[in-house]
Amino acid sequence: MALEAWFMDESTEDQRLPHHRNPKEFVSLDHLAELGVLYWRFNPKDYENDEELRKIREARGYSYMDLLDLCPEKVANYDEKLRNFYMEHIHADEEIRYCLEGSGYFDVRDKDDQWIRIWMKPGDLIVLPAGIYHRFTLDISNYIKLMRLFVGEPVWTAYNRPQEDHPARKEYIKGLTGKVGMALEAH
Ligand SMILES: CSCCC(=O)C(=O)O
Ligand SMILES: [Fe+2]
Repeated sequence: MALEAWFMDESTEDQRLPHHRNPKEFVSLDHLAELGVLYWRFNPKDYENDEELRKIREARGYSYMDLLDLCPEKVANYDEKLRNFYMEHIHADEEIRYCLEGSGYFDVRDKDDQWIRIWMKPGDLIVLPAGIYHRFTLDISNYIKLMRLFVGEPVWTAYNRPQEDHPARKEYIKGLTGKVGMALEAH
């Protein structure tokens, strides 16, 4: 099964539910790539010795790595952290997450400001570009174990929306319009 992503409905029901539209509107990897979201699938059981993962880390300079086991016993201020993860925000750097166990939703805004929900399962690695509005929630399984990667010393600072004047946001928007321009020229 490939990565599943879809446009969300507008309902204010439990954030851990799938929130599909009716009828369902799935989103392709190509669409995600247009937003600058990258995706790989690896063997989550082999993360310590995975040659493919090593190559990506080397090529993209992901020198830093740690594991985040999202359960109340292992995470200080668990409830507050989850609340903050679900506040729409950006970072000055890429957000790189690799799901090793469990599952959860990364929501990203598309060009028209619609929410796209990305369902992360074991083996899925995504890169969210600097400056993209996003948020995270557990799903109804209530558990995920993630690898976090970073270029150099990690900075996890989240800047909550609105951030239209943040340099990373401006760069991101510039890159998006550049891509649209290229797509138009190709026709
Ligand atoms: C649980 S990792 C994803 C949450 C997030 O967006 C972040 O850490 O910045
Ligand atoms: Fe984030």
